[in-house]
Amino acid sequence: MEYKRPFGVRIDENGVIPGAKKLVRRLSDMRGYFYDEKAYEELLKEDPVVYEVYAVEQEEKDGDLNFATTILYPGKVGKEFFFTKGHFHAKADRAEIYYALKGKGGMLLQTPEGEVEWVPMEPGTVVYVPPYWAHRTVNTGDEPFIFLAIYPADAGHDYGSIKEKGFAKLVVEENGEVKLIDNPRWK
Ligand SMILES: O=C(CO)[C@@H](O)[C@H](O)[C@H](O)COP(=O)(O)O
Ligand SMILES: [Fe+2]
Repeated sequence: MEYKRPFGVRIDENGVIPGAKKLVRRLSDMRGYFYDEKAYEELLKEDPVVYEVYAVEQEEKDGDLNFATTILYPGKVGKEFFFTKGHFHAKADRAEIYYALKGKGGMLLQTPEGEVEWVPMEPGTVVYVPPYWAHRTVNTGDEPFIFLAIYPADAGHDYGSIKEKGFAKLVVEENGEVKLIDNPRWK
C-alpha cells in the first residue's frame, strides 16, 4: 500500500494557507447575486475583490478531506453585506465544518425547500453544516471575515440553484443594525 504523507500547515494572520490553490472572486464574478442592481453597477466601476479562497484539495474520493480558508472582505452592495456565492454540495448529503478565525459575520443556510437558518459567527465559532443544506457566509463587520472550512473530498460544489433563485433571506444593514429580511425575488 502506498500511503499519502501527513503534513501540517500554518494559516497566517491574513488567512492565507501557504502553498494552497488560490481563488479570487471579484464583484464582476457575481453578476445577478446581489439584490440592488443599480448599486451593483455603480460599485462595478471599482470591481472590488469580494473574497479569496485558499484550498488544499485531494482527489475526489470517498473518505478523504479537503480544507480551505476564505477571506471575505467587508463591504456592501446597496444595503446588502458582501457574501460568498453559496452552494449545495454536488453530493448533496455531504456535511461540512466551518471554524471562524477573524472578523465578524455569519452563515445563511437553506434547505432545498427554502427553509432558512442564520448562524452568527465570531472568532472561535464552529458551525456544523448538515447534509443537504446550502450555505453562504456573510461579512457583517468592517474588517475581513476569515474562516476555515473542512469538507469531504468528494463533496463538490453545486452553484446552479442558488445562482438562479438566491436565498429566501437577504442580510442587510438597516439603521446601523444587521437584519435578515425577505428576499422579494425569492419564489
Ligand atoms: O463551503 C466551502 C467548501 O465546501 C467553502 O470552502 C466555500 O467554497 C468558500 O467559502 C467559498 O464560497 P463559495 O463561493 O464556494 O460559495
Ligand atoms: Fe461547502
